[in-house]
Amino acid sequence: MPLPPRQAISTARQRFFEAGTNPQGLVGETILASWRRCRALGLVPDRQLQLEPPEQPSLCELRDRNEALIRLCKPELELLYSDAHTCDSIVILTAPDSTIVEARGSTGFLDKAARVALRPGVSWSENFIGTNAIGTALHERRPVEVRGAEHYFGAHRLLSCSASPILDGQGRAIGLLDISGESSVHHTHALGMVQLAVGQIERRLLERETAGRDVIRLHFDTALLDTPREGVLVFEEQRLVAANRHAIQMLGLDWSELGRRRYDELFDSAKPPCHQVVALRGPGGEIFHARRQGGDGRRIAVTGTLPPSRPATPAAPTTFFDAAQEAQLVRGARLLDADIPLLLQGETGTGKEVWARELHRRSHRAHGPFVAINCAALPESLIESELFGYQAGAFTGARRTGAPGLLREADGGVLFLDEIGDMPAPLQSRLLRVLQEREVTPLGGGSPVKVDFALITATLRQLDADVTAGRFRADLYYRIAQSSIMLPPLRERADRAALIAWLWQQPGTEAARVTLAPEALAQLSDYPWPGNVRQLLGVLKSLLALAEPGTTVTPADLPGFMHQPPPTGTTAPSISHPHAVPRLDTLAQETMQAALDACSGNVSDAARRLGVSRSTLYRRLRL
Ligand SMILES: Nc1ncnc2c1ncn2[C@@H]1O[C@H](COP(=O)(O)OP(=O)(O)OP(=O)(O)O)[C@@H](O)[C@H]1O
Repeated sequence: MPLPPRQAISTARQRFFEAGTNPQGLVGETILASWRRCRALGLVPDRQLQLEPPEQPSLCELRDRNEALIRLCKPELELLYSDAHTCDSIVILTAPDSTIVEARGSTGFLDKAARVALRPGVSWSENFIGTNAIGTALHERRPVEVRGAEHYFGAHRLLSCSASPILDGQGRAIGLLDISGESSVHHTHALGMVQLAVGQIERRLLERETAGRDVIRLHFDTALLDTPREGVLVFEEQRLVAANRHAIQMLGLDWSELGRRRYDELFDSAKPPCHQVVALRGPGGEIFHARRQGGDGRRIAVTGTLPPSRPATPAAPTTFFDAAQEAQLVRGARLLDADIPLLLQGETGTGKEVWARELHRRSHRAHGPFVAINCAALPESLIESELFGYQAGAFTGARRTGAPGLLREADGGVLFLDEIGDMPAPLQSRLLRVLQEREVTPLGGGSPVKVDFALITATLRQLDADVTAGRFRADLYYRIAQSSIMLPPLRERADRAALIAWLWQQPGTEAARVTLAPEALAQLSDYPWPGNVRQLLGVLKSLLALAEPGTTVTPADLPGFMHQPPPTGTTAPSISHPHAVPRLDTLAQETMQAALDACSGNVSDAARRLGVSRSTLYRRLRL
C-alpha cells in the first residue's frame, strides 16, 4: 500500500541522505534528479544557509535591470497578487539567473519567507539553495512544484512552492513566476495558476516576436486554434527559427532544433496559403489543424534551399556559469545589444569562445550568424582575403565568382575575432577602418558594402602591454576594448568544485553510472590546471572512459601528473606574464611537436589527438 505523502517523503529522505540508497517511487523523478545534482555539487542538506547572496545588488538596481520583465508580466502579476493576499501565500517574479526581483502577497507569509531568505535580491539558484521550485524549474526549463521536505535543505521545509520559467521563442528562460505558501496548507491550484499566467505572458512575448513574420499556428483540435493552448511556429524562409512550448511538445521537438529544422522536414506538404485553416501531416504522421499568418514583404516565405553557410541558431546551453558569471553575461549581452565591442581576456582553455557564443545566444542578434575567426590560426597570406573578401580575379587562385569574406558573413549577427593580438599589423589598420566606417571594401576593388555586426574579440595576451611595446595599434585597442571581461584561470575560481561536479554529470558522459569520490573531487579541485577548463574536461572524460560502470573514482585513479607536486611555474602562464616559459611549457612543446610529426603535419589531427584547439597548436608551435 502506498505511504501517505508526508511519510513517503521522510522515508525517501532517510534512504537518500542517511542510508545512501535509492528512494525511487517515494519521491518524484524531478525531485530525485535534483537531489542527486545537489549532492554532486557537495551541498550538505542540514547546513546552516548563508542568507545573503554573494554580491547583493541594490534592489533599485535589480528592478531597473529587470524593468522590461516586470512590465511584461504586470497584468498577470497584479491578478495573482490580489489572490495571494487572501490565500496566505506570495507571488514571486525572478530574473533568469534565479534572483528574486519581486515578492508580494500575504504580509504574514512574506515575513516567514524572508526568514529563509525567500525575498528580493536573493538568488534561489539550485547550485546554492539546493532543490527548490525556482532553481529547479529554471534548471529543467519546465514547471516544477517542490513541497515541504522535498526541498534539499531542512530549513526550507516550511515552504510549498510552484514555479514555471517564462520561455521566449527560442526556449530561453527570460524570467520565472512562482507561488509560495506554507507547506502545511495544500495549495492545490498553485501550479495550474502559475502555468496559466506564464502561458499568457509567453503568448504576449511571442506575439511581439512574430509580428510581420511567417507564422504557422496549429493544434490537433481546431477549437484550440487561436487560444493560449495553440502551437506557434515561426519560419524565416524554410528555417524554423522560433516556437512556443506547445508547438515544441506537439511536434516532439527539442529547443536545440530551432534554427536547424526546415519546414519540409516537419510537414509533408507545401506551406499553406495564408489565413485558411488546413490540415498538415506532422513528422510522426499526426494530423494538425493549421493556419498560416503571412509575413510582410520583407519576410514573406519563399520556398527554396537554404544557403548552407548560414549558421543555425545556437543550441540550448550546455555550459556552466555561477551567479557572478551569470551577472557578467547579462551585462555583456546588454553591452553587445548597444553595439559596444567586448574584449574577453583569459588564459588558454578558460572558455573565451564559450562565453562569446553564450553572449551571442543571449543577445538581440541570436537569430543572426555567429562568425568565429581565429586570427592566430589563419595563415597571414590568407587572412586578408578571408576577412575582407575579394572581387573575381583579384589574385591568382581567387574564385571566379569572388568571395564576400567573413566580415560580411557576420552581417546581422556577431563577429568573434579570437586571438586578436596575433592579427598582423597591416590588417589591424584595415579592420579599424571597417569598424569605424561600418563598411567593407573587397580586395581587388569594387564598391564598399555596408556591414552590421556586433564585435567580440578575445586574447590571452596582455594587449595593453602589446600597445605600449608597439605590437598592437593603440587606436584599434581602444576601439575593441571599450568593455572587457576577464575570465579567471581555473585555479583562481571559487566555483571549481561545483564546475567539476557539473561537468561530471553532463549527459553522454555515463557519469550516472560512475561515482566521483569526495576525496577525488577535492584533489581535482585543488590541482592548478594550467590548461584550465579544457584540460580538466580532458581528464574527466578519460576518468569516465576508464572507469567500470557502477564503480567509484578515487584519488588513486587520478592521472599520474596529479600526484606529483605541480612543476614550478605551472601557474605562470597568466595573462600578466604571457611570455614566461615554464618547464611545463617545454614539455608541452615537445609533446605537441611529437603529435604533429605523428600526424604528418596535419594540425587538425594533431590538435584532436592532444585535446587542444588548433589555435593553441598554431600558437605554441609558432606555425
Ligand atoms: N563555462 C563553461 N561551461 C562548460 N564548459 C566550458 C566552460 N568554459 C569552457 N568550457 C570548455 O572548456 C573548453 C575550452 O573552452 P574555450 O575553447 O572556449 O576556451 P578558450 O579560452 O577560447 O581557449 P583558447 O584560448 O585555447 O582558444 C571547451 O571544451 C569548453 O567546452
